[in-house]
Amino acid sequence: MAAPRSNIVLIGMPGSGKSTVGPKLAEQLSLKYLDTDLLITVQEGRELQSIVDADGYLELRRLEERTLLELDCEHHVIATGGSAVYSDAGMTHLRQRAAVVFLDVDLETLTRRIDDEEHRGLVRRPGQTIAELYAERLPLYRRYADLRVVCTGLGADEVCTLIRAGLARDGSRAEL
Ligand SMILES: Nc1ncnc2c1ncn2[C@@H]1O[C@H](COP(=O)(O)OP(=O)(O)O)[C@@H](O)[C@H]1O
Ligand SMILES: O=C(O)C1=C[C@@H](OP(=O)(O)O)[C@@H](O)[C@H](O)C1
Ligand SMILES: [Mg+2]
Repeated sequence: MAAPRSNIVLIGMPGSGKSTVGPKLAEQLSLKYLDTDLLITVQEGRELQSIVDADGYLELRRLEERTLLELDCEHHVIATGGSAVYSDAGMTHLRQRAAVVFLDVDLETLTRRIDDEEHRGLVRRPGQTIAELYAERLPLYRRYADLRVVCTGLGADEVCTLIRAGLARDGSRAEL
């Protein structure tokens, strides 16, 4: 029998607010919360930027995919890293267990929020800009999302409200 989709997974660009909205949403819905970036840093015993610096961005992508595939929780809000959508296997695994919500934030806001791009362990080819990452990833976020929430100009509480309303409209979320 298929696992019940009792989780909510947040996807989106770095700076879109996944790790900010996630804990609030979990509290509001009485769900537990986890952040896959944190799982990776705990398992690896090093920061994401250190992984990229020492072993390259493809290694972080591989570790992220492994972390996604190992997730087998229920009744959680799960904030992923912005690069999670590079793993088709990982996203397929998540979609069997979760409603996937894309936090859609415009490039100008993202650029303003990402004020430490050299230190946050971004998964990108050398020299790739945030604008190029955004263009490359937008189709992937859209592909894997059950729900897209346009967050530009909204505070985290307003984003939570839109997510809850969007999921409530979707009958497949009745398990929550
Ligand atoms: N809705 C929001 N409005 C304003 N600032 C936000 C909002 N969501 C997140 N932020 C800020 O943007 C930055 C990145 O947020 P974060 O939750 O870490 O994003 P992500 O996990 O998607 O990379 C943080 O400084 C956070 O405080
Ligand atoms: O988008 C990316 O390339 C990444 C985003 C980060 O997470 P956030 O999206 O939470 O910032 C983290 O997973 C890693 O540094 C790679
Ligand atoms: Mg985050």
